[in-house]
Amino acid sequence: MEKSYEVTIGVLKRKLPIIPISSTVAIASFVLLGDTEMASYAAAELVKRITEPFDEIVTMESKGIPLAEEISKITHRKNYVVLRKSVKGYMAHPISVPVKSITTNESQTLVLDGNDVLRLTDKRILLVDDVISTGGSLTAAENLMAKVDANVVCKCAILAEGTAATRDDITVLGSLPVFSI
Ligand SMILES: O=P(O)(O)OC[C@H]1O[C@H](OP(=O)(O)OP(=O)(O)O)[C@H](O)[C@@H]1O
Ligand SMILES: Nc1ncnc2[nH]cnc12
Repeated sequence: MEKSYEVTIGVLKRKLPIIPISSTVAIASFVLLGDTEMASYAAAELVKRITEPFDEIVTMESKGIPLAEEISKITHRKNYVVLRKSVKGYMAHPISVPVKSITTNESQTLVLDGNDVLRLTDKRILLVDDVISTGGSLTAAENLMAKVDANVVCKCAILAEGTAATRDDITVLGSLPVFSI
């Protein structure tokens, strides 16, 4: 098997290392953290494609954060909400749901700080992540939004991976294969 995979996202190209994540499956590892150029370019391209009006931006720890930050700046928002992967002592009445992504063997938790609930209830939500693969992370975020009566109007990511590439309910800029070992 090749050791890397070149992905094209608009005018940008990235050479991604192919990393086994189980005995049978490998992914082309796309790490947005630290890639300022990609985060700002992808945010601008996604904003052009998002037609639904939204009130609040919500993302998931951790690799969705730089993208949400850029989308927030471009759309002149003062803030956005980050769903965390653990309960922190500074949270008030945290609300948790289970989450499992393609990169993680065990189930984790996705947590909404109770301090953020009032900002989300009855609002139109844009959900932001870097990659959507099995959809486990996105579904967990949607479950959290449902728990606080927030209305998800748009779901976006830079890349759809594997079977997510055929989804018609997400806005993305490109796709990634999943590799069989
Ligand atoms: O559609 P899924 O199968 O859920 O995969 C997508 C998720 O996987 C990655 O997060 P990861 O769990 O690796 O956590 P990280 O962002 O903290 O590295 C990515 O940032 C998405 O949130
Ligand atoms: N290809 C990928 N690279 C990094 N994180 C991911 N999460 C899901 N797919 C991923």
